[in-house]
Amino acid sequence: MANSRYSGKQIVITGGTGSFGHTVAKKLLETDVEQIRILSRDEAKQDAMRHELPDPRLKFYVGDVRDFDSVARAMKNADYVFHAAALKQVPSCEFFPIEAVRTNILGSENVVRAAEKNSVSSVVCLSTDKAVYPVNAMGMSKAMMEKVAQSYGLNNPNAETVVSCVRYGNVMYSRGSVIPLFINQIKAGKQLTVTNPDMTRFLMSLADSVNLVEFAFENARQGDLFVKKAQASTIADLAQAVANLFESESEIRVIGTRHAEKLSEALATREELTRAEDMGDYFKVPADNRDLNYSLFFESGDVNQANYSDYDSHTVERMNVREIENLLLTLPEVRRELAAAGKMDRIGAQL
Ligand SMILES: O=c1ccn([C@@H]2O[C@H](COP(=O)(O)OP(=O)(O)O[C@H]3O[C@H](CO)[C@H](O)[C@H](O)[C@H]3O)[C@@H](O)[C@H]2O)c(=O)[nH]1
Repeated sequence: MANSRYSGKQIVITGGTGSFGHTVAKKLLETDVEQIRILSRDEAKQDAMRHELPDPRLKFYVGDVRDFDSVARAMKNADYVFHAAALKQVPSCEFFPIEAVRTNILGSENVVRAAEKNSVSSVVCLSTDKAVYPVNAMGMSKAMMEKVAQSYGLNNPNAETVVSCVRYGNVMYSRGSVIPLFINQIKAGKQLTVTNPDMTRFLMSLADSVNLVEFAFENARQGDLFVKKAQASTIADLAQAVANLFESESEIRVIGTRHAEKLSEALATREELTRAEDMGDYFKVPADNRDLNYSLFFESGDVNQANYSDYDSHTVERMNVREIENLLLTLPEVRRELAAAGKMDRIGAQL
C-alpha cells in the first residue's frame, strides 16, 4: 500500500479480527499509518491478534456494529473505515434471518451514521456475490446493506463522508469453505463430497479481496460499487485440481445441492453493467443517482439493457483443471499443506 494515502491516518476495521481484517491490518502496518482500530466482539480473537501483531499503532475496541455507541466510540476522529463485520454463514442466516438483519443491515446503518457523525472521509463496505439475485437470507441482508450504503449518498448529496461497496466472489481457503474441506478429506483418506459437479463459483484469493477494497478506497465516489473481474470454475474441476495436487486417489461422491445455494453466482447484473465503467481488472458501478422524483423511475428507461448479460460464474471464462491447480499453488495455505504432506516437488514446480 502506498504510504502517502495512509500517512498520519486513523483507520477503523469493523470485524477486524477476521481473515480480511487481519490481512489488511498487517498490510497497513507496513505503511506510516497513525493508528488502526479493530472493532469486534470477540476479545479472545483480539488478544490473539494483539500477540501476533505487537505494534502500538494497533488498537482494539470491543463492541458490536449492532450497538451504535460502540461503533461511534471506535470512530472518534477516524479518517477511513473498512466495514467487514458481518454474519456471513449461509446456513446460520437461514435459521436466524433476523440476526442477519440486525448485524448486516442495521449494523451497517450504524456504521454509516457513526462515520457521518465523526466526519470520516471514506467508508468501504464489504459485500458478496450472494447479494446479487439473492436466494438466501445472508445474500438478501447483504443486498440490503448495499442499498443502505447507496442511499446515504442519495439522501445526502453534499455529504463529506463517501460510502462505497465492494462485492467479492468466494474467497479461497476462507474459514469453513470447500478447499480446506477437500484437503482435510484427502488427508483423512475420505471421499471428496461434491454438491453438484456442474455448480460454478468465482474464485478469489484473500490478497485479491484486499486489493479490491484498496482499489475501491482509492477510486470511490459517493455510492459507487466495485467488482473485481474474476475467473470461475466448476466444483468438479476444483475437486479434481485439489486431488491432483495431493496426488490423491480419493473418489468424488456427489452429495447434492445444499439448502439455499445456487447453481451459479453473479457478481454484477446486466442492469448494473449498463451503467458500469470498465476499469481493467475491475468494474465500477455508480449509484443510480436519479432523484426522488418518482416519475423518472417510471418514465425514463434504459435502451442499452438488451446488449448486456449478467457477469455470472456460469458464463465468464472458466479455468481448466490445470489452471485451477496453478491458482491453488499461489495460496500460502495450500503450499503449507503440500509441504506438510511431503509434496515438495509440487511446490517447487511453482517457485
Ligand atoms: O462439501 C462440500 C461443500 C461445498 N461444496 C461446494 O463448493 C462451493 C463452495 O462452497 P463453500 O461452502 O466454500 O462456499 P459457499 O459458496 O457456500 O459460500 C461461501 O462464500 C460466501 C461468500 O460468497 C460466504 O462467505 C459463505 O459464508 C461461504 O460459505 C459451492 O458450490 C458448494 O456447493 C461442495 O461441493 N462440497
